[in-house]
Amino acid sequence: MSDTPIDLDALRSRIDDLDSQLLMLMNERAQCAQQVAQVKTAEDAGAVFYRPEREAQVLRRIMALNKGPLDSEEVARLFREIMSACLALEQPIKVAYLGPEGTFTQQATLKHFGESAISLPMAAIDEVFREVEAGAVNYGVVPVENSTEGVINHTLDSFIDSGLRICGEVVLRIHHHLLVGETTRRDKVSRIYSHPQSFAQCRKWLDAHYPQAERVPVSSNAEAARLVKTEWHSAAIAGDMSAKLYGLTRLAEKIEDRPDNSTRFLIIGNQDVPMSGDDKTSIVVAMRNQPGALHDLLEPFHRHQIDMTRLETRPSRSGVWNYVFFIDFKGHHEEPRVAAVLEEVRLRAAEVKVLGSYPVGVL
Ligand SMILES: C=C(O[C@@H]1C=C(C(=O)O)C=C[C@H]1O)C(=O)O
Repeated sequence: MSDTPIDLDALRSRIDDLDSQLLMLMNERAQCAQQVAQVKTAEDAGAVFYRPEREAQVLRRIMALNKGPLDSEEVARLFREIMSACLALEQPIKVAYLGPEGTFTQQATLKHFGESAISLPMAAIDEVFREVEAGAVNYGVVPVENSTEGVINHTLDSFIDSGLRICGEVVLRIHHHLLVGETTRRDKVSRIYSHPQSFAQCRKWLDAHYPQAERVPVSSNAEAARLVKTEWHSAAIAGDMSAKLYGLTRLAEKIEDRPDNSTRFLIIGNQDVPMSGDDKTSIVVAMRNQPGALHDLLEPFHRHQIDMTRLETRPSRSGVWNYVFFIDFKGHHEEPRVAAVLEEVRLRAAEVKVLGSYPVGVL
């Protein structure tokens, strides 16, 4: 500890100075982004201003530069909002997500696009796909897999018939709370509402703490929170956004069985995203039903030492082929090594569709 007394006024005046500089710099940055938009429009009248690969690079660079005391994730979150505001100056981005309001998918949408994006809740996963296909919105956000409960089949199946591309991914830590309203009798909770996925993620906790309570599955966590508001003997399992939206409080917090419980969401759009330097590719492959088909499909990945991050099998809906495989792997389809693997897979498969190459989720 230094002997010199801390001069509060001096510190505050220093903070005021720094804020003035930050303000000036942020506006200077916004002007640069506006100029970038002008260049893009001059090159192509229908240009897309939002560039997922560039945004990922900006955030990764800032995180690598950061020396603290602010946490790197926190710094990235602040820069995420600055970029979101800069982009909105030109053209606020419109994003459809699996609603209703207050769901984890909305939280993922805000985490990925920032608060300046216009986000629109949709009632079902197909509707998110349809809105993007129709051009009513620029992008869509849908959940694709949970670390505890596995894949969301509906999302995978939607890709089979859709021409949309995957433009990004976002991973969200999922914390569930047991929420109650102002009128709830906390010692008399006999019914619990939630989405089936959330019940599954909190099964052990519920068995231990509320073995007698009736578990009522509903269409979303937000819907569960809404129902609880008017029932004195009910509680909901949902996240912070739903709690805030319906003014509920936590009777128990972080009740998910696995502390690392997280959900991965995909950003869907019409864009072919260039390389960011740390990318993933998703493909869907139909194989003929013959012995060794899966081995034939995987062998080129192994030989070219491509890091496969996910493999899912779904029954084919066309009836012509028995299986389709969804494969995620590290790398971008423009990288020679990846292009070589894709070429080999095309020779062995009945059909291959590249769903997209996109930056590995930064935040
Ligand atoms: C400024 C650009 O356009 C948009 C805004 C960005 C930003 O504010 O840094 C980054 C990527 C784009 O979404 C750009 O492409 O560089």
